[in-house]
Amino acid sequence: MTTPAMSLQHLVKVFGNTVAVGDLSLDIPQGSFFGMVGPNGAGKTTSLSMATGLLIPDRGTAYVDGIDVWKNPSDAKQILGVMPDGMRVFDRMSGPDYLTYVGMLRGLPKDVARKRTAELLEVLDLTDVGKKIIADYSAGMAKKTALGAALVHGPRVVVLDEPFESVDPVSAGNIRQILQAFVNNGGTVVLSSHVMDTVEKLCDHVAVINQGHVIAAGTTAEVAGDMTLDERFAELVGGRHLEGGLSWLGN
Ligand SMILES: Nc1ncnc2c1ncn2[C@@H]1O[C@H](COP(=O)(O)OP(=O)(O)OP(=O)(O)O)[C@@H](O)[C@H]1O
Repeated sequence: MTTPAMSLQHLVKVFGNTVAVGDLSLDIPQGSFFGMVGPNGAGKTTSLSMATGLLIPDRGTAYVDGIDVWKNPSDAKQILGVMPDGMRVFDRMSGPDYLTYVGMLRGLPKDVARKRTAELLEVLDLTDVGKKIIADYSAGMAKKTALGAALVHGPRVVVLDEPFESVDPVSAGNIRQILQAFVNNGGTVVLSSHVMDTVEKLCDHVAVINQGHVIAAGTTAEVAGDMTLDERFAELVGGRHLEGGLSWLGN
């Protein structure tokens, strides 16, 4: 059997009294376009943070291409491109400087990092940002910059937390195309999203997370079965509460 692009084994994270992730195991096949879906607070961000070296697990292990993320973080980070939820650092830099800087941090020569930055800004429709610092970008511009930073060093596995949130439809289309091309070239994409329609159209594999556990995983067709993914998701996690409620709304 080929080594999974990413393997999460018995991950656990507890915050105070909250078990954010409880014994979560998941294999993500090489070359897959993998969607992680789950209701708010299900543990997606916490799992992906532990999987990518951003948050220390209380227990369990994460492997990327067979490399232990926590034992060999620098090797794992060469393979991984990560777009975390929210822009956490370096927002006093301009987007172009930031992308070049991240490329160099990941070992690219300056001229290569600059060339890739220019190409990424072009496809992400960010060529006219000038010297404006990232802190002054719109949410969508910052998200696209973060995506560029995840891709600039040419990773084999890209992990994206909510890549389409706050992004305009044209940019979302560009991002989808970039990610699809990446997968067509043999890369693996792991993304979390609340937009079931997007996940169903884009992802060939999906995992449904609820209360810190994987409750269904497989190909998107297997998980959805004879329903739409949205219907299957509602069946698995419940949570449609409107019947008879909020009758005052709009009256
Ligand atoms: N730093 C933290 N401190 C305390 N509790 C946290 C922290 N991070 C996450 N949690 C809790 O862990 C649980 C899982 O949160 P997480 O952000 O992983 O969920 P999620 O599936 O990504 O949710 P969403 O879809 O709303 O982004 C939630 O109950 C959340 O309140």
